[in-house]
Amino acid sequence: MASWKDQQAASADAAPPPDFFRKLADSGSGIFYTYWRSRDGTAHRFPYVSEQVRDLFGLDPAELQTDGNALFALIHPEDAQDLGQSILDSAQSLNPWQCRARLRLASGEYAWYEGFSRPERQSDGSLLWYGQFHDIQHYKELEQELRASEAEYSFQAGFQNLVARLSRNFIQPGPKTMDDCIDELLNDVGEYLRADRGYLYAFDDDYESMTKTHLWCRGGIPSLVDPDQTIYLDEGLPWHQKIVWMIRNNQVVFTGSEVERLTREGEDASTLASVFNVPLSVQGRVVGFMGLDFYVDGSWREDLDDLLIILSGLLSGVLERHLLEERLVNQSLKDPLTGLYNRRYLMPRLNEMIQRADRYQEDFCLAIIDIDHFKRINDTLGHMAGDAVLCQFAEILKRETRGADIVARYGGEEFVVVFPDQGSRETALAMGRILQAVRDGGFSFQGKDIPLTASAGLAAACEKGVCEGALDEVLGLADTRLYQAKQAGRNQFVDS
Ligand SMILES: Nc1nc2c(ncn2[C@@H]2O[C@H](COP(=O)(O)OP(=O)(O)OP(=O)(O)O)[C@@H](O)[C@H]2O)c(=O)[nH]1
Repeated sequence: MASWKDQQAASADAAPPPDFFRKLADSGSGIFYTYWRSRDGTAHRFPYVSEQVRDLFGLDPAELQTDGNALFALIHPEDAQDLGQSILDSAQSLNPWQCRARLRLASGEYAWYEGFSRPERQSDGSLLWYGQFHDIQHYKELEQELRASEAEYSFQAGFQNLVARLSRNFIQPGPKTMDDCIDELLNDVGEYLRADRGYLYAFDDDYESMTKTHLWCRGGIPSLVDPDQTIYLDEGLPWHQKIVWMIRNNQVVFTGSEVERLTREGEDASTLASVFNVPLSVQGRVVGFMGLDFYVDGSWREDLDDLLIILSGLLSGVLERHLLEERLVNQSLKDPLTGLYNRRYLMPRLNEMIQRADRYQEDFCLAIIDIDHFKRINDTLGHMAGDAVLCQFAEILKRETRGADIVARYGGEEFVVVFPDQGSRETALAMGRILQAVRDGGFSFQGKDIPLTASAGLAAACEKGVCEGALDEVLGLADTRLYQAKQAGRNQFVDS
């Protein structure tokens, strides 16, 4: 007689009871189904679908047996077309069907599902698919996280590359000027951070005004319109208040659309969504700021503040070095009393110009100007008065000459003005104006008026022909004429 144990084993090996597969299908996590579609595709239903559709989607399997629409109505609108197409493809090719789509759960939320089934053509031409679909939301979330972290990694790596490239640019600018490098920085940073506009403003020493020095705009975005490029910081305006706060705290300022609309010169406030202002400081003092404008709200990254601090550190360092270099150059090439160029700057420039005159026939004129009876001022009013007069005289020379002219202090009370691309006639006119300005100069020291005149000798580079030692000859000629002007009674100039 068979033992109880043998009986158990025998019953387990026996053929499964009739509802075995139904029970199996209804207890798994996936949803098993058969899907029928009429030959002409106008009718469809689920002859069998496991019980889970009731809890998961709030659908009655019995209803789906007569009409499949209720299940199709749960497909996310963005996925419906692809899913429909995949069924048609499978129907035509009789290849297995596979698709991913979002389905609306009974809770109202959507979750990702993946389905897989095999089609079978029926004798009447209709089709029957056997398959299952299951929840892949978890994998989708992992996939999204992975994609996001890959995107983040590539953004960070790109940002590091950008900073490295910009730093290299500033360290080895090649033929580019500092301004070119800053323009490039605004363009690259604006593009990278998807800003619409980037700009730099520099403050005056008293923080009363700020001047726009550089501007980049994405295509189609209008420029910032500041009359004369300079804005006076009137604390009444919301944007200005923010700038003042930035100066005081040396921190990034963010202005979003949630605050009162920016009142900014030339700006259509309704289009601007957010603005970041990043202070630039040299030796601990805020000297200006970099601004980034975004036209679409929230189109910036959450950590933009931190990224901008890195860029401001880069720019601040560059500006600091540039100012230091400029100061060193000024110290070695400029006269400390008057701020004019000194001989060390003037002579090589004149040599270059003589060579260009030789090669390209670019003529130029120069004048040596000497204050008349300057010694008397020192002797009667003291050396300090003499210094003050020299400074006021230098101001007149700068004011009465063009930006392209070179104004230098040649010696004690002797000055040289070089007029590039200018003939003798225009130079004589210019010198007439300068000497008149000296006469009208209103020189004074400690409230005492000091009447002043000056004499000058003019010479043109082409007068002596351009040969070896021509510069000495041109200067010698101007000096001789200066002497002649002095001899003729001073307060005049002598030219060719
Ligand atoms: N205060 C002051 N005086 C200077 C400076 N450099 C040169 N001098 C003086 O400038 C005076 C030049 O005098 P002179 O060369 O005799 O010529 P002048 O008195 O201008 O007479 P003329 O040129 O003949 O009209 C000298 O007394 C110098 O000491 C300076 O930097 N400051």
